[in-house]
Amino acid sequence: MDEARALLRDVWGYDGFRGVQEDVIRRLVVDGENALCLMPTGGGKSLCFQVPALLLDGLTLVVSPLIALMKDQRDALTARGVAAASLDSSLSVEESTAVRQQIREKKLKILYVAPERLNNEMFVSMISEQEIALLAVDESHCVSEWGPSFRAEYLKVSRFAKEIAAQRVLCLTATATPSVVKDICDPENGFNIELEHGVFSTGAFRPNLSLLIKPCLNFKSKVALLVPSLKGRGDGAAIVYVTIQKQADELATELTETHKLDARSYHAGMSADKRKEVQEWFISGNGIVVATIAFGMGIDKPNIRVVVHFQIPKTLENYSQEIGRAGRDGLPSTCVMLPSSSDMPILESFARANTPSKQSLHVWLKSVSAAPVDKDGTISANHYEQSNTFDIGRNTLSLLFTILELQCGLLRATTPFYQEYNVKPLAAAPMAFENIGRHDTKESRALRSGWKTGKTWTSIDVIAISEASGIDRTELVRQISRWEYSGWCEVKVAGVRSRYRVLEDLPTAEEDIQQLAEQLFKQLHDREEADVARLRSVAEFVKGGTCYAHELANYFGDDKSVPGGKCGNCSFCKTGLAIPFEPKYDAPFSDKQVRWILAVCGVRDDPRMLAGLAFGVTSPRITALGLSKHDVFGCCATADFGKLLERFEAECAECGFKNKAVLAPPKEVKTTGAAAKAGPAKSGSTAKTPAKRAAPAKTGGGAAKKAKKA
Ligand SMILES: Nc1ncnc2c1ncn2[C@@H]1O[C@H](COP(=O)(O)OP(=O)(O)OP(=O)(O)O)[C@@H](O)[C@H]1O
Repeated sequence: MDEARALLRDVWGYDGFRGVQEDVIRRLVVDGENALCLMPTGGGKSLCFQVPALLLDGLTLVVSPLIALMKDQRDALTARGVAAASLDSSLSVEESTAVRQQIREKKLKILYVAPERLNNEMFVSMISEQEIALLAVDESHCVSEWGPSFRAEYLKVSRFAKEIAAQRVLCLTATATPSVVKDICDPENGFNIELEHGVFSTGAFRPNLSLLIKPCLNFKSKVALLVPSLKGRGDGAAIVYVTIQKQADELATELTETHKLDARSYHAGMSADKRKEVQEWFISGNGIVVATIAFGMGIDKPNIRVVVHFQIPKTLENYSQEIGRAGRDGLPSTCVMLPSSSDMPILESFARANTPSKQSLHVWLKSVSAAPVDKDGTISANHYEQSNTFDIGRNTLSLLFTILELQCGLLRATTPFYQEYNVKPLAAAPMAFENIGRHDTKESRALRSGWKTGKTWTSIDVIAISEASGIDRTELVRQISRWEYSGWCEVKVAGVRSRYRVLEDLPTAEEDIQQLAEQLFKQLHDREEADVARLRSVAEFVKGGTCYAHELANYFGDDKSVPGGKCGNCSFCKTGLAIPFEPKYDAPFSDKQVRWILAVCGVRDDPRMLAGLAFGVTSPRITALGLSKHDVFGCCATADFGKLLERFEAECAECGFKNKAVLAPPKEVKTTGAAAKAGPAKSGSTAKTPAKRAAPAKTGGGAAKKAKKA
């Protein structure tokens, strides 16, 4: 530990360890045991693996979910003279070759990778030959299947730890409830961490944050409360979290133009360059960012004075993580939540969007079972295409393949590959294609005979050419790489295909497929209900009746860190008043609305899709039919989803689950024509478009509109 302290001083320039840093490092380095480190955002988790990495012989591998985060940490370490690198998709071929060389020559101390990298066979075999002194798993709560931030790829990290014989493991997280801690520490499916001696927590309470919750009726009243909070923030920055991208843009404009505040928006719909620009602007100044939850992870800014939740957050885990970005310098900071009951439907629709219908699951499974097995014993799938074909979201597809892998033992993910290669002769090598022409191997000939020349780029479908020529796909790809290395052409890849080694025959009998589909559906449905329950528990939290800081710490299993259970700083401690917050989850929907939906959409083979359409749940099929922009989308947003489902099941059964001829509606419903005839009675309203006139009143108020924009 003396060496650890010396390193802390010499490499980082810090006088002493913070919180549980020292205990965690001792556990790893002195005891040689696994550990879990629970520290709030900004608590100083990174040092818990960075210091041991320098003390231990061998390589420390860090699994981290975000490329930007990896890069920041890697750059900060190399600036301090630490041999650190990352392997991620943003590196060029030369850069990643150089990193692999450093690994083989044992020149690196710390390597950052994303969990998806662990599916890459070449990477796994290279790492298996190294001495892995420590495997650090950042954001390790993603491993818990019942946690709100679950990521399918994380489930494989613990298996990987065993396979590469990592000498010790450190899991890190800022937000884990007691049940998530149990999942992380599980000896079988988790990381085998002793609950009694291996878990280190600094407590979830941040005394410098004052949690204020003020219910609002509408957008206008939210802005009226928001503006003074932002204006009064003093010498520091602010983040305003909103649920949907469009609102981030609109609110940032309103704050700038109407209220003369220095605000910019940030969300995943913006280009990577634009996002980088906004992030750098935020870090270097004291501005306001209006953002979706895409913003904030890994931002190490000490003086964020105000964090606002313009809508109710979707989980208490999100809330805790997002408010945790305020006051990292320990100075008093304010966290304001402006909930209104109309915030709820859209969040529930997000939770419902991850479960496909049973029918979708069934046909997807059938296609996986029927997929042709390559010579090397693998099947492959383009998740993007499958998502559209089978109406299953891409995250859900990843989860389904992971269940087939980890729970059913049928498949094992292996190195993905690209289906399409695009080559362009390099300007510096004008004779490029002549060179390629002269490069006469059987692979070259096959590629030349099958490629499709375009104006600038020539596209090569390696799967089609492999099938036509009988030459192995990997040999064809190797040939393209040789052209690239010779400097003759630039290469761009597209159409990533996930690849799975078939371990056991997939079910082919109808009843076996049916049974597996039912099992998968149940699992996804249970997750959905858990997500909805979590959302409703945020609504319960909002109502208050006790100290908010205590209640939040309690949720994370820490009932001691708020002295006397009263922080003295939150809106409940200050007023002693509970909040009358009663969102509606079971508003009635009318026959007219149901008939309207059925008139607009001819789908009858999928009641869940129709219920989703009524509730405002997006899906690839709804988008493809142009329905997510239609007025029916979300017209029953405050109804009970289960009751909608029951109703549409009955409607579909009546039609024998056979689709009507009209599957896609026109973008605007005309008042003449089938849809309008079957639709609700026209009112004499002065609405501008026929579509508006045809629409019955929405039970969801503004929520459906918002959902459309999500
Ligand atoms: N012992 C220490 N002494 C002084 N500063 C420290 C110490 N440990 C960490 N820090 C600083 O605290 C800040 C937060 O640390 P770090 O980024 O590791 O937190 P984190 O827990 O990983 O946060 P996040 O959850 O946001 O990733 C950094 O600027 C770091 O350099």
